[in-house]
Amino acid sequence: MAEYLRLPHSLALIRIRNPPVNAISPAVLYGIKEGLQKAVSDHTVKAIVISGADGKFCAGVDIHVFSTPWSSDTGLGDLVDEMQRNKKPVVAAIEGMALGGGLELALGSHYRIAHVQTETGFPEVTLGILPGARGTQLLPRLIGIPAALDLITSGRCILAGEAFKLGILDKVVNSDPLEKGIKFARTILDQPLECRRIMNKTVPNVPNMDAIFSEVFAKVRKQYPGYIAPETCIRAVQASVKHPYEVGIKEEKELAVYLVESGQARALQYAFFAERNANKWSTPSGVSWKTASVRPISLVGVLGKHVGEFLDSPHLHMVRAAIYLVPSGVKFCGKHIAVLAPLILIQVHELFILCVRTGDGNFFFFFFVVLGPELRTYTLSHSTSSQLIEMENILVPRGWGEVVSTFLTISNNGTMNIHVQVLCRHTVFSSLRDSIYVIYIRNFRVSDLAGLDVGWKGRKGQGLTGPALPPGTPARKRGNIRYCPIPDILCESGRFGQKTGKGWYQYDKPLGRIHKPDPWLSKFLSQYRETYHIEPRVISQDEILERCLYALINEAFRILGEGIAASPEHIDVIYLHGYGWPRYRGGPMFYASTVGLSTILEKLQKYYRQNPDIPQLEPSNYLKKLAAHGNPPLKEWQRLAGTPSSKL
Ligand SMILES: CC/C=C\C=C\CC(=O)SCCNC(=O)CCNC(=O)[C@H](O)C(C)(C)COP(=O)(O)OP(=O)(O)OC[C@H]1O[C@@H](n2cnc3c(N)ncnc32)[C@H](O)[C@@H]1OP(=O)(O)O
Repeated sequence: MAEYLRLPHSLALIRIRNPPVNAISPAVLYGIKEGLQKAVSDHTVKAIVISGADGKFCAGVDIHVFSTPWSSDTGLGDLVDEMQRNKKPVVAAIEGMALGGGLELALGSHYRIAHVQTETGFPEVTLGILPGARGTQLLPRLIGIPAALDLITSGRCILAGEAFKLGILDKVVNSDPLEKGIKFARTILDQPLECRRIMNKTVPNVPNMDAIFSEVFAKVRKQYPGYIAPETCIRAVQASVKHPYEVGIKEEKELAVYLVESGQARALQYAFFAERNANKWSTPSGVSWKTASVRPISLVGVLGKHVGEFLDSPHLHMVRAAIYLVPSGVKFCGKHIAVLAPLILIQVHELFILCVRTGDGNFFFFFFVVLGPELRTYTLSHSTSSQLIEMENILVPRGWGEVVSTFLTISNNGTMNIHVQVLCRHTVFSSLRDSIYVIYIRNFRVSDLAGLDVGWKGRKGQGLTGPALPPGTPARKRGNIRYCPIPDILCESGRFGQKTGKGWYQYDKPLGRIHKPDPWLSKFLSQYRETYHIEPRVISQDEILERCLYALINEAFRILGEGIAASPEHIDVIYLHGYGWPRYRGGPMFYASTVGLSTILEKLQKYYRQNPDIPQLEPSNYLKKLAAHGNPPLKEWQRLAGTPSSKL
């Protein structure tokens, strides 16, 4: 899937063709190699131009192949070297994108000419891998260590202008880069190539090299805790400084194989496709983003503590200018609501509820809009392209709580006692081995921020607490079901969360943001245990993990089984984007597939036997059906367990 064309003026063209993004599959790699050989053996060819069909140079190695044995040795690195060593000049004519392996192909070329709108970069780190086809050895030689480290560890993609300034590109053009590349190739037929071979260059020296590496290690550990790829990328770049090229590429390969085979790479690549899958939602009646029409926003309402400041800020203008795509046929005040997955709450600054009314009178509610450093990324963009809202959109049915809050309420109800234990054992918590726990702790922060009285009001309304509760109801039971009255007691003590300066945590002042564990809570819990004759026990980390997570996963299976969520990927995307589920673990559904469905089923059965009054621990029928098939791949779940009638 790479075409070879003999052009006039002693030129040959190799054109990559693999829609939609000209990704490098084994067939593409073979095609480029074959084209190169033809050009080399044809003595009438004096220079070679390489480009991509349909306005896209190449989006890198086909991510699908990372789950196949081919990924450990794609041969792309050898091809890149072969291109560099080629005696005939190779000119890369780049349009659209040159990403990952695509950029490596460009670096293997002797000259790089790109259209001004081209995006280049090494996004591998976001997929849990590294630019393993010479990228970590060539880029530092070309642009120096600091800039190479920045691009490789961040995965940031840059426009041609910036790439030119950094020295990645030789020329940026406004018109057809293939035409320009061909024209240019005719001018360099007899030029010496030695100085154009990046592999022959030494990495530009800087006096404080060790300090640069130490700083970047510290930066990525802080910025991406738990992720193995960023640090491994740095090690690979370090090899370009420590070793000659031939040794450096061997180290790069070893590190690349280590990452490709890691569970984190599998999870991150799963997340890549899950997001694209979730974006393709459609209702049984055929409504989807494809049927979307543009409707102008007529009104924006913002609820939140510092709305005054917000209204004065230039961002409001941005919101006003936004135009939102609404799939025609979706009734936002009727059967459906579009839930824009609540946003990552890692560094919570403020929560706002943003309500937008479109010209035809429909409303959208943005569950939480987090303002602060994330503002630019997560609020409305005034672009008029189809990428109007930089968020993940998941369609869920309208009802009492959408998927996210249903999950949390249910999984919290089932495990509230255990969560509270975790909260009180902060020192233990911080040493826990898996950052998945963090999402549970974050729940307490989020509840404090949103106000504990909100849930309290809801429970009073449902007659679970307050004046409507029948006299004589045991404090820790509602019917046959275990009830945790702790959140109610907190509210009865005036602890409504951040706004009152006290909730699950204590804060520096009412409305203050600095939180710390409150000894009051530990004391209260000892009294609580005494009052209800609860024998204190040490809960193992495994039990904490299993009871917290498996209850949540169980609920996810129930939601799938009832047709409330369209697919396991939809659920995972909500968790990745809404609750800061560590991306390198793929989401609760993916995590379940890695643990094994029968293991989860067995554990739930065990905990349910021990706690028959916690219905959330009772394995869902959907999980049971699937576990009967062993541990089928996630892609097969819906086929095997049967597709329930959709509630969407
Ligand atoms: C041992 C290791 C050796 C070598 C290592 C090499 C590493 C690599 O090259 S890894 C790949 C690096 N490349 C990337 O990470 C690029 C990923 N893709 C993107 O960032 C975007 O898709 C995009 C190319 C910028 C295009 O974005 P957009 O226009 O918004 O469209 P999308 O919906 O995202 O994508 C369209 C369509 O293309 C599929 N796709 C994109 N990239 C790849 C890819 N590299 N491999 C396979 N498929 C790819 C994407 O899934 C979409 O298809 P769907 O069918 O809709 O899923």
